[in-house]
Amino acid sequence: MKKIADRASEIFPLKQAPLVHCITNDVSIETVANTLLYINAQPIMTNDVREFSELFKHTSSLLLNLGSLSKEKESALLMAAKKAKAKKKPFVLDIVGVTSAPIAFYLSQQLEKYKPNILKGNVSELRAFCGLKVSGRGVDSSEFDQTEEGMEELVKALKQQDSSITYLATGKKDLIVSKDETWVMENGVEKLQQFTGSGDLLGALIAALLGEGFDNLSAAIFALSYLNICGEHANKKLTSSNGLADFRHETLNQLSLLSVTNDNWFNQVKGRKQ
Ligand SMILES: Nc1ncnc2c1ncn2[C@@H]1O[C@H](COP(=O)(O)OP(=O)(O)OP(=O)(O)O)[C@@H](O)[C@H]1O
Ligand SMILES: Cc1ncsc1CCO
Ligand SMILES: [Mg+2]
Repeated sequence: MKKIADRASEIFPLKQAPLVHCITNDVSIETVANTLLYINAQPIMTNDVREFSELFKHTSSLLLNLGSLSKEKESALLMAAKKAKAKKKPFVLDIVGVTSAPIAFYLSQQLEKYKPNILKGNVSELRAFCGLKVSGRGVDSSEFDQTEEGMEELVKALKQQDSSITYLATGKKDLIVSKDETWVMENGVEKLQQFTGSGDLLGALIAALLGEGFDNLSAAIFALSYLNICGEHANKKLTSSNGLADFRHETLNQLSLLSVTNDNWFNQVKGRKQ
C-alpha cells in the first residue's frame, strides 16, 4: 500500500494529457468533458462513425456510456467497441440504464464481447447485468440492492463473468472484481448519488487513467478513490446555506484542487482487498 500511495501523489494532474474519445449520454456530456479537462486529459465527444478511422489514430482511450440511447448511438457504440478491440485501444463500458431498459441490457451483453478493460455501473445495474434480482429502477441504484448479503451475492456473480474484464459496481460501498483480486472500497458521501452524472464522470476518469498507461485495477482504484475523496472534501466545505448544486460544483472544483492541496490524498483511502 505504501508503494501505491507514493505513486498516487504524482498521478493528478495527468502528465501525458491523454486524448479520450467519449460516446456518452446527452444528460452529463458537458460534465464528462470538463472532468477530463480538470485533470489535464483531453476530451473529444464524437458519435459520428464517419470520423472514427481518423480519430482512432490519435486517441489514447475510449469511454462508451449507454445512457440516453438511440439507434444511431447504438451503431456508434458497436462500431467503436469493434475498432477498440481490433486496435487494442483501452476502453471503459458504462452500462447505464440496463436495470430497466431491455435494449440497453441486450447491447451491454453484445459490447462485453469486445472485452472492455473495465465494465462499470452502479450496484443495481451490475446486478441486472449478472441476472440477479434488482430493486433499482431507471439509472439510479437502490439501497435494497446494497445489503451485506446482496453485495456478497454480487461479488460471487461477478467472479463468474469474463475473467479478462475488471468489473466495478458503485454505491455506498464499491466493488472492484478482477481476475485475481476483489476490492471493497468505502470512500464517498451520499450526496454523490444526488447529482446526475457522478457515475458517468467516474467512467471518464478511469478511461483517462487507462489512456495514461495505468493497468485496469490501478485505474479503477485510483479514479474511484480520487472522485470519492473529492466528494468528501467538497462536503466538508458546505454550510447550512449550501444546496446540492453547490456540492456538485465544489466536487468538480476538487478534481483540479485535491491533488495540489493534498499530495497525500491517497492516505485517505478506505478500502480493502478481500
Ligand atoms: N451512498 C453513497 N455513499 C458514498 N459514496 C457514494 C454513495 N453512492 C454513490 N457513491 C459514489 O458516487 C459515485 C457515483 O456512484 P453512483 O452509484 O451514484 O453512480 P451512478 O448511479 O452510475 O451515477 P450516474 O448514473 O448519475 O452517473 C461513485 O464514486 C460512488 O462510490
Ligand atoms: C438521468 C439520465 N438518463 C439517461 S442517462 C442519465 C444520466 C445518468 O447516467
Ligand atoms: Mg451510471
